[in-house]
Amino acid sequence: MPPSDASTTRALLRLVRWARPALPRVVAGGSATLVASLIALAVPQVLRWVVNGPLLTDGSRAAVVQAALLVLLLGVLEAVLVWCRRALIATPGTSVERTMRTDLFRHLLDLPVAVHDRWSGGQLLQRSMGDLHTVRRWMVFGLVQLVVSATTVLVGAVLLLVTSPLLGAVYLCGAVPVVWLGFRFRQDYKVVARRARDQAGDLATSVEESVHGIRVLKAFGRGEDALEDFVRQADELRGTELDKARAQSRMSFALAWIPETTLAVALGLGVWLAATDRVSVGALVAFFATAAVMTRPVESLGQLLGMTLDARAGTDRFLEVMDTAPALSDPAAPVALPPVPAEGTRVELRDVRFAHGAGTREVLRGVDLVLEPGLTTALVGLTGSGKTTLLQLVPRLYDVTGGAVLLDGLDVRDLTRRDVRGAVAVAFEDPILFSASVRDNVLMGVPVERLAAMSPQEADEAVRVALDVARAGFVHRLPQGLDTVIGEEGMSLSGGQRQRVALARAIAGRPRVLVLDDPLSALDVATEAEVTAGLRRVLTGTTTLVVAHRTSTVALADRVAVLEDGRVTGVGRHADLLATHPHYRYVLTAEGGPDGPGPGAHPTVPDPRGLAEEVRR
Ligand SMILES: Nc1ncnc2c1ncn2[C@@H]1O[C@H](COP(=O)(O)OP(=O)(O)OP(=O)(O)O)[C@@H](O)[C@H]1O
Repeated sequence: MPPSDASTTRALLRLVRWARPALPRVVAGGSATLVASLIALAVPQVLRWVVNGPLLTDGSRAAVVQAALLVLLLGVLEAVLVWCRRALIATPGTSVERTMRTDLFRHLLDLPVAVHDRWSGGQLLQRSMGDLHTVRRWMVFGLVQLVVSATTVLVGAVLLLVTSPLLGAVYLCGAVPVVWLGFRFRQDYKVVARRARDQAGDLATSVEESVHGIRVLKAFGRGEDALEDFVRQADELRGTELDKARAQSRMSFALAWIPETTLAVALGLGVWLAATDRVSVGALVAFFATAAVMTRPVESLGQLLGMTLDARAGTDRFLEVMDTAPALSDPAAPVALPPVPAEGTRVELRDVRFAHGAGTREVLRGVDLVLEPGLTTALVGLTGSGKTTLLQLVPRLYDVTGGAVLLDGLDVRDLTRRDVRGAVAVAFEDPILFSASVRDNVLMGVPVERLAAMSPQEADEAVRVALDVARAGFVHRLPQGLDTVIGEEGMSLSGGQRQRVALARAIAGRPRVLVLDDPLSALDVATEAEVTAGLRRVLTGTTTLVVAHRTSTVALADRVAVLEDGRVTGVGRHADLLATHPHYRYVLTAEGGPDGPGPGAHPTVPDPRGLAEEVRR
C-alpha cells in the first residue's frame, strides 16, 4: 500500500496522543542533548580567544591553563548531559510503546471480523511488534537526535557566518545541493520504507500460515513449495532493504563529501585571507573547529531522516488500524436486559436482512423466525445458505443490514455488547481453544462479573459440570488434568476432543441462549446423543439454536427451521417437515448439498423418532 501524501509531520504529530505522558522526560532529555551540543560548539570560541589572546599576544601561561581547564570543564559537562539524556529517555520510550501496543490490541478486539479479510495475522503481528518498535526507537533516539543535530547545524552555521561572513558563505554553499538531494532522498526512501514494512508483514503471514497449516503442507508434500514461496518473499524483502540501504548510503555520501569539499575550498581561501591579514588566525582556528564540530551532526542527518521515514511508515501502518472504526458499538443509552423469564428467553428474528459487504448479494433476505423459550431449534439449509451468518447475528457478532434481532423483546442493538454476549454463548464448528489450561479455556465462557463473584470451588464445580455435559471426561486423564495447557488452538487434542472442550466453554456460563454451529460434527452419533441429553438435563430454560447437517442432530431438536434462498421457509417438527417440505427432504438427503443426488432423489433418512425417544429416556 503506497504511503499517503499527508505530511510526515502531521502523521508523526498524531503520536503525541500516546507520547504525552513521556513528553516531559523526552523534552528534558532532548534539552540535555541540545545543551551538550551547544557546549561542543562553544569550545571553538574558547580556542579562538586563547589563540587571538594569550597565545599570539602576551603568551601568558596562566591564561592558557585557565582556558585548558575551561575546555576540560565543558567536556565533563557535555559528558554528564549525554548521560542524562540516556537516563531520562530510555524508560518512558518503552512505556509509550507498551501503551500503543495495548491500544492497538484493544482496538483489534473491537473491530469487525471482516477486518481480518483485509489484514492477515502476520500483517497485524508486524504492525503491533516491528512497526511499534521502530516508532519507539525513533521517538527516543531519532526525534531527539534530529532536533539536536538540526539545531546544532543551524547554530553552527550562524557562528560560521559571524566568525567570517565570506568563509561562512563559501562553506554554506554546499547546503543548496544537500537540500535538493535530501528532498529527492525523502521522495524515494518513503516509498521503499513503506514497501519494506508491508513485505515484512507478508513474510510474517507466510510463517504464520505455514506453522498453522503444517500438517496440510506435510500431508500433501507441499513443504518445498512453501519453502520456495518463503524464499521468494524473503528475497523481495532483502531487495527492498538493499534499495533502502543504497538510498541511505547515497545520502550519507553526499552529506560527507559536499561539506568536506566546500570546507576544503574555505580552508584554501581562509589561509590566503589570514596570510593577507583579512581574517585573524584565531577566527580561522575557531571557524575550522566549529566546522569540525558540525561534521557529525551534518553526516548523521541522512541516517536520522531515514529513521524518521521508517517511523512514518510504521506510524501510518499503526494508524491505519487505529483509524478503522469498529463496525459495532454500544448505544449511547443502553437498555438493561431484564432477568431471565421463568420459561426462558425468547429470541426473535424479525424480517432480518444481511449482506457481508456493501453492494454484495444479500445472504439473508427477510428471515422471520422465533426461537421459543427453553426449546431447541435446529437450523437446516444447504451449504452456503447462510446458517452460520444467521447464527452470528444473535450474539451480535455482526449487525443486521435490515430488520432486527430481539432478545426478550429488546433489540440487541439497544443493549450493550457485554450484556448480549453474556446472555448468548456460542460454539463454532471449528473450535478455537487458547494456549491456556483446560480450566481457563472452559471458564472463558463464564461472564467476567459472574466469574469474579465465584469462589474457586464454585468455579471448579462449573467446569466439572460443563465438561461432564459435553462428555469431555477425557481431560481428567491428561497429564495435569484440568491444569494441562492444551496448546495453540488445542492442537494436541483431536478434533472431537476440541469440539467437546469448546462446547463445555459455551455452557459453563449457563447462558440464556445457546447458539451452536454444528458443534458436534466430529462426534459419533451415540456420543452426540449423550451430549444432547446432558444439555437438556442441565440447561433447562436455555433457548438453543443449533445448525444441523446430520439427521441425528435434527432429531434431537424440539423444532426445525428450514433456511432456503435467504428466508425461513418452514418451521415445525422434523417428522412433519419431512413429510411436507420438499426442500427440507432434499437438504437432508442431498448428503453434501449440490453434489448430492438432487431434489428428485428418494430420501434415505433413518426414522429419527426412535433416536429422539432413546435420548429422552
Ligand atoms: N466473511 C464473509 N465475507 C463475505 N462473504 C461471506 C463471509 N462469510 C460467509 N460469506 C458468504 O455468505 C454465504 C453464506 O455463508 P455461511 O457460512 O453463512 O453459510 P452456511 O449455510 O453456514 O454454510 P455451511 O453449511 O457450509 O457452513 C456464502 O456464500 C459465503 O460465501
